[in-house]
Amino acid sequence: MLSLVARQRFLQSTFIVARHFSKTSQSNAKVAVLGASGGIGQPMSLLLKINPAITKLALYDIANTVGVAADLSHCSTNAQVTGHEGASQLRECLEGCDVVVIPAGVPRKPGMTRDDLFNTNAGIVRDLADACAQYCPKAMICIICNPVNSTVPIASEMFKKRGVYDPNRIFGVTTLDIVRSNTFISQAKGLDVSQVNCPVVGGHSGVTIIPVISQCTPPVSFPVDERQKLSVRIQNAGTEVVEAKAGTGSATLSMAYAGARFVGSVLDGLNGEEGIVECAFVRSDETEAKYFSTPLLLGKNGVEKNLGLGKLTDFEVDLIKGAMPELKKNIQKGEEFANAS
Ligand SMILES: NC(=O)C1=CN([C@@H]2O[C@H](COP(=O)(O)OP(=O)(O)OC[C@H]3O[C@@H](n4cnc5c(N)ncnc54)[C@H](O)[C@@H]3O)[C@@H](O)[C@H]2O)C=CC1
Ligand SMILES: O=C([O-])CC(=O)C(=O)O
Repeated sequence: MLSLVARQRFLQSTFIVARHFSKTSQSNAKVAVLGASGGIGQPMSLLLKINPAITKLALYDIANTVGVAADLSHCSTNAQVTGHEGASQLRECLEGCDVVVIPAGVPRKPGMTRDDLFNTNAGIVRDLADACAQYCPKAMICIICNPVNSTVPIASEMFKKRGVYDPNRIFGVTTLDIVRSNTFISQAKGLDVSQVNCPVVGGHSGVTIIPVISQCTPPVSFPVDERQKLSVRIQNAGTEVVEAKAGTGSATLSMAYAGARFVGSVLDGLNGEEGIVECAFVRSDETEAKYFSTPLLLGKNGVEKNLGLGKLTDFEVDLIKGAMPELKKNIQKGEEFANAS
C-alpha cells in the first residue's frame, strides 16, 4: 500500500504531467487515435489517457488494438478507452469525435526521404480521411502520417469531395519541429527549456522545415555559422533519429510527446481557453504555397486566426524561398493523388 504522502505525491505528479499537455481540466471530449497500436500510437495514447480534458479515448488500428485498449484501460484516469480493429469498426470509433489524430502509416528507414513513404501512406490517409469526412465531419483532424506536406492536402481533398471541408479543422502536426528547436536552443544557451519557444514554419520535410530563430522567446542570438548549423540540425533531426534507430523506425516517443501537446492545445482551444497558439501545417494564404505552417491562434472552431510569418531576417526569407519549389511539388502531388482516386 502506498503511504498517504506517497499517494499524494503520485497524484500530484500525474496532475503535473496532465497539466503539461492541457490547461483545461474539465471537458467531455472524445478523441480517436487512428494507428493506435504503432510506435507513436501507443505512447501517445498513454499521454492522452492522462489528459483530464478527454473522457473518451477511441483507439483504432488494423491490428492489435484490442490488447492495447485493454492494457491502457487499466490506468486509473477518467478517460474511457475503447478498442476498434479493422475497417468495419472505424465508424463506431469516429462517431461523436471532437478530435482525431492520425499516426497510421509506415515510417522511414535510413536512406529514405519522407516523400518515399508517399506510395504506401497516401492511400492510408485518403481512406481514413474519407471515413472522418463521413462519420465526424466537424472533428479537428490532426495528421501525423508522413509525408505531411502531401497527406494534409490529400485529407483536405477528401473532405471537399464529401462537401464538408473546413480548412480551419485540418492540421498537419509539425509540433515535433518546435519541440526539437526549443530543446536544442535551450541546450545551446543553458536556458530552462520550459520557457523557450521557437516557431518553426513551412512544411515538415528537409528544407521545408524553417526554424524562425529570430522570433524565439526569450530572444537568443548566435554567430552566423552556429545559427546555420542549428537550423540544419533542426531540419535534419528526424533523419538523425532514423539513422540512430538503424532500420527499426523513426521518432516515436518524442512524436508521442509532441502529438499529445498538440492535441492538448486543440482541446484547450475547443474549451474556450484564450491565447492558445501552436504552429501547424494548414491551408494558408501567407505564401504562394497553398498549405504552410505558421503560428495559429486556436479556438472553438479550430484555427481562429492565422498569426502569419511576422518579421523575418534575410536568412529566414531565403530559407522560405528555397523551400517553395519542394513544398509546392509535395502539395500538388497530394492533391492530384486524392483527385485521381
Ligand atoms: N509528423 C511528424 O512529425 C512525424 C510523423 N511520423 C510519421 O508517423 C507515421 C507512423 O509512425 P510510427 O508510429 O513510427 O509507425 P508504426 O509502423 O510503428 O505504426 C503505424 C501503425 O499504423 C497502423 N496502420 C497501418 N495502416 C493502417 C490503416 N489503414 N488504418 C489504421 N492503422 C493503420 C499499423 O498497424 C501500425 O500500428 C509514419 O508515417 C511516420 O513517418 C513520425 C514521426 C514524426
Ligand atoms: O523523420 C521521419 O521520418 C519522422 C519525422 O517526420 C520526424 O521525426 O520529424
